[in-house]
Amino acid sequence: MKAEDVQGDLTEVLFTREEIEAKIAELAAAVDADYRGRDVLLVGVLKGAVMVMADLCRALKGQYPMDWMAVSSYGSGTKSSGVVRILKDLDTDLSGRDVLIVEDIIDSGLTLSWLRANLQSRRAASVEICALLRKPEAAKTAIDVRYVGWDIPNEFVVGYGLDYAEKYRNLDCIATLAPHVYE
Ligand SMILES: O=P(O)(O)OC[C@H]1O[C@H](OP(=O)(O)OP(=O)(O)O)[C@H](O)[C@@H]1O
Ligand SMILES: Nc1nc2[nH]cnc2c(=O)[nH]1
Repeated sequence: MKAEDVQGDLTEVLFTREEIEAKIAELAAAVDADYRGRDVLLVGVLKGAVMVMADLCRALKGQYPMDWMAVSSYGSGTKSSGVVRILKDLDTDLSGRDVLIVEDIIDSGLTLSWLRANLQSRRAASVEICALLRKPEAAKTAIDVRYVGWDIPNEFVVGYGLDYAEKYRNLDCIATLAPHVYE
């Protein structure tokens, strides 16, 4: 789906499909430079990170096994509840493994700070984070993020995996959602 297919619902396209592709290539090059040749497990966070994971892992040059977790703190709205629930756990034993969490967005930071602590408690050798988007003004907790695509303003965004009430995930760009859609 393209922006013109849902034009009235969007305020502004922040990043086009081409800009996202270029940014993913940059992130993949940085990850490869740090990790290539090591046995690193990519952990994708469902559902939002599906597009980032799909494109990032294909842009990487090394072998990177992957696994998935589903966690949720947002319910169906635009505000984090702060309570993180595991909806689907990993199949992989993390003890002694280097782990790279792949995420679409860091907003309050509550999901990732909880998730990193959770994975570290499974005795992973290291747990780093790669997130395509981050909202510095929305941070409720400080997180050390190794790879970030873009810092964005504190507005609700959709597309490229990011949803509002399960809609817009299949939009090929990233855009701000018009307030009339969710107010
Ligand atoms: O930094 P935070 O404020 O915690 O927000 C970030 C989280 O919110 C989104 O997931 P969501 O709970 O909406 O689930 P989804 O990935 O299935 O869309 C996103 O994918 C992150 O996991
Ligand atoms: N779709 C979407 N999900 C989020 N989860 C946390 N922040 C956001 C956001 O801006 N958009």
